[in-house]
Amino acid sequence: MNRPGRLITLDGPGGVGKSTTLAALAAHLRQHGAPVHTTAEPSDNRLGRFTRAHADHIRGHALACLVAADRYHHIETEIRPRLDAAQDVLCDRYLASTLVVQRLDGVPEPFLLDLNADVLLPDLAVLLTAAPATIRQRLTTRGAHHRFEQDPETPAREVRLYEQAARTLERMKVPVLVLDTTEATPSETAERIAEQAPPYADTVIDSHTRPDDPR
Ligand SMILES: Nc1ncnc2c1ncn2[C@@H]1O[C@H](COP(=O)(O)OP(=O)(O)O)[C@@H](O)[C@H]1O
Ligand SMILES: Cc1cn([C@H]2C[C@H](O)[C@@H](COP(=O)(O)OP(=O)(O)O)O2)c(=O)[nH]c1=O
Repeated sequence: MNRPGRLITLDGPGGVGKSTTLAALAAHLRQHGAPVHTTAEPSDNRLGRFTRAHADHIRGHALACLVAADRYHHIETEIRPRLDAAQDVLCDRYLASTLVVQRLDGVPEPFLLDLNADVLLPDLAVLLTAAPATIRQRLTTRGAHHRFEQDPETPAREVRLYEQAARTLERMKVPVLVLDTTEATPSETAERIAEQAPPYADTVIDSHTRPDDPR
């Protein structure tokens, strides 16, 4: 199915700068005339708000299922309608976050891929990274929002897991852009993303394609 809008997702370790960069990217694209809708996961509906509110004590497979259920509902009720209305959708956290955050909770990747097998794949999956010390510094300045941001060892583990997630997404034929933000301002990062974004979504990505899946 062709669709006119582009789904651009931003993922990366907690505190790396996703929300800040997404705001800069939305401003940049709007300045250049693109209709933009910004959103986030967990989404801003009842299921998403429940998931966000309880993610500190619902863990592992149960949290993975909640996040995936919210994602399917988010796609159906918000993302796909906006894409169909020719808007670019910028989403703060999406599939790559699942491939990292749920693994921090000990959930195996094959389970996560099965659970997310039918989600809409992004036209561009941006993975923001930075030196772990820089991420820790940004987190300290901003303050931790949830349990995954409280352990000082987590940024280094997340950086490594996002490198693995990049390879998984590439095997799924998702265009991936990894950007190191250690030395870049949010607006410089936003400009790089805008340069790399596909002109419009003119290719069909088979959302059933799985890494190493011979289908
Ligand atoms: N180069 C940078 N890019 C993005 N954010 C940065 C940068 N330098 C510092 N920050 C700061 O890092 C903090 C965390 O950013 P935030 O967007 O909340 O992260 P996330 O959404 O990834 O958790 C914010 O205080 C932000 O202003
Ligand atoms: C998108 C996503 C979020 N989450 C969880 C992690 C966090 O507990 C919560 C939201 O994280 P986050 O976006 O970092 O929160 P904030 O907007 O306050 O900075 O959702 C997952 O566990 N898996 C996912 O795939």
